[in-house]
Amino acid sequence: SRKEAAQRTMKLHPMWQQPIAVPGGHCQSPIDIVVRKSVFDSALKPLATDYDPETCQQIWNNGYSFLVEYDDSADKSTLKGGPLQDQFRLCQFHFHWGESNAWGSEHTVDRRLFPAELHLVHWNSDKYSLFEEAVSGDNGLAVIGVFLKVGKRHEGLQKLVDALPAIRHKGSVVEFTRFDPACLLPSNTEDYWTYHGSLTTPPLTESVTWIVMKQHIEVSHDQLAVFRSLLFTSAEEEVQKSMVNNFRVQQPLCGRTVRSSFT
Ligand SMILES: CCCSc1c(F)c(F)c(S(=O)(=O)NC)c(F)c1F
Ligand SMILES: [Zn+2]
Repeated sequence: SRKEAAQRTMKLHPMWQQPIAVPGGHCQSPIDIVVRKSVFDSALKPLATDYDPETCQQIWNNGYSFLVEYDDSADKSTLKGGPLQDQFRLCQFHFHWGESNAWGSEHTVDRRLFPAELHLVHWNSDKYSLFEEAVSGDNGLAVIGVFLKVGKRHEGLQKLVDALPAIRHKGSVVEFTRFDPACLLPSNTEDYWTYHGSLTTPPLTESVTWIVMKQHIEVSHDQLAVFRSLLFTSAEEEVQKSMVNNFRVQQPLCGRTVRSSFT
């Protein structure tokens, strides 16, 4: 019921330390993807990403995660295809991770947890003129989720890992250029699940077409350890808190259908 949904969302979450009142949303994220309940849709196309590394601008610690931000003032780094009818512009990507390799992802597949999850955030530039408008608009955002597994070192990720010590504290930002986010996508961009959901951090708006890739990418234990060396807190705060477990608790499906692009 709406009351139960509101109560579920009102409980304290380690990451936000205060109750978050969300209008009893019925399309909240993240969720557990139950593979046998997903519905194959043959109309779902492969993802068509066209990212320009020259639009990469900066990397910063926003106190929830670290964001790599792109210049989205023109259609230079775009996402089309997949479940999408419109063209979407890449505005940033970030990650969610745990304090241990046993958990950290926001979505799960048949309850399987991954140590981390990458989110590439895009907004609908056919319908809106600014990210800020699209965040709370209908069909406003498209987020690609990619699971991370601990294994071999990810060569493309290392440039980003090397920049993290410079943004240890909340609010710090450094220039970060010429990074091609396509290197973080799995080789198979045909197989994914898609459903209608929300941001997993405030404002939790239900404007997101989620595209969760079936194939994960591999990063090394040491690369993930550098993620955990970041801090939730700013340099001025007395008590420093490690930036770990920055994922939201899973939300009820409320009758939504998760579609798959593969059988
Ligand atoms: C107004 C939000 C600032 S940008 C942002 C973000 F920082 C973030 F963390 C997530 S998320 O919900 O955590 N992951 C999909 C988003 F969706 C975002 F759009
Ligand atoms: Zn995210």
